[in-house]
Amino acid sequence: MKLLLTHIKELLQVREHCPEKLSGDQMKELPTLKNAWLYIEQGIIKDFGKMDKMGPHKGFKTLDCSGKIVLPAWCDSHSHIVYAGNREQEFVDRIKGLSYQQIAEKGGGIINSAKKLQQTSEEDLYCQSATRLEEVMRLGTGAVEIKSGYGLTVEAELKMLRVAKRLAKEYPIAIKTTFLGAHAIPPEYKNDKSGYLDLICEQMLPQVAEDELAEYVDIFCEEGYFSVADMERLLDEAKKYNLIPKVHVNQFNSIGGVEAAVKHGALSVDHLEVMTDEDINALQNTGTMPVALPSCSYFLSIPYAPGRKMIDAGLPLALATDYNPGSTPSGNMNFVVSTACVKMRLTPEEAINAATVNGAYAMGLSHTHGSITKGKIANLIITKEIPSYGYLPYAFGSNLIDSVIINGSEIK
Ligand SMILES: N=CN[C@@H](CCC(=O)O)C(=O)O
Ligand SMILES: [Zn+2]
Repeated sequence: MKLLLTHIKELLQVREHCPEKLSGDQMKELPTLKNAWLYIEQGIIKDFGKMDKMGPHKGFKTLDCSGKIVLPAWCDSHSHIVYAGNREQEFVDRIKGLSYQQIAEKGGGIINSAKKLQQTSEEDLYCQSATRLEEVMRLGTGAVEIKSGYGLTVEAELKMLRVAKRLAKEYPIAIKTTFLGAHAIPPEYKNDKSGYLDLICEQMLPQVAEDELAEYVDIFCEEGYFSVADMERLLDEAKKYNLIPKVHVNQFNSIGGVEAAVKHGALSVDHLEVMTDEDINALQNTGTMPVALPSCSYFLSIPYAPGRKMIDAGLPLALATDYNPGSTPSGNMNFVVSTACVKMRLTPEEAINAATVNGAYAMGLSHTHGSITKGKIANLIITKEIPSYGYLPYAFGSNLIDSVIINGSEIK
């Protein structure tokens, strides 16, 4: 299949050689080509250039992109798309005054989702999750990481990961899977957290590895959930199976999780709503990508990760959705990009870099995704006719996407 996009008003994130990640001042630069063409063959970006230098392309399917902006599809490096049912009652409880933590203490929260998921058949779970995946693809996401963590039993955790793997097989979008058995302490282990960690380390991890269900390992390192010591134990064990850490840290409290994650070679540390100067320092000159989840802050009315401060300190930053039934029932990366500008004071250039190049890095997809580079997968967003790329985060409530191309084909 050969596809030629012509008369593109502006082609964004054009990089001959794309750095694997962008840090500090590098994030200010968003390289673009105006009045451009782009040629796709067999799902790969083959070539691109300015319209005045376009050679003959006879016999190609052509899409006229006059007035439209084209950019790499979003890379959403943190999601919990595989879940069962919803938690709108907890949303109402929060409106009435209960906090996210108080709801969790009453047996709601993650435990509530785990109960639902355990009672849901694998087929039903697949169908519910597929609907969400199709939705986010239409919203411009071309690569997504999916976590387990709503199973909390050996069987239910494996079921979640099998569903994520099946999604990866059935859909053209790139999917990376993460084992998050240490998401919450199940009620059966209420007074025996170390017993639950034994179960994770002795039964879940070996099975996840044997069935090749995940590449990454995650833990919710937070007061009331898992401590830094728990995290160190899990990550040490996971290393034996070559699972790379991508961890939930600093959502409500800074308890030393960032430094410990960096020490264990984490690919990313995610949430970061509460960051001390020590946490920021711990990330300097490391391979660990800080990932902010602004729609979680929006939905829970909690602080936003100090993205401006982190970038000004020279760090890289990625943006992701955190799509899940409790803290972020939205997988809309367009909203994430806009909210990062509005609430975290990222410029449009920084936010787009964070949601493409750096998002790809945070799920190990730097070489294939996140930029308009020859040889990368042709995952693209074609916008409606808009005045400039700054209009994308500006007009935050409008659907500005005309079409989405994944692996070189337009998705419906
Ligand atoms: N904070 C931990 N885990 C999820 C939310 C889980 C839930 O409330 O269901 C998150 O990343 O926000
Ligand atoms: Zn999460």
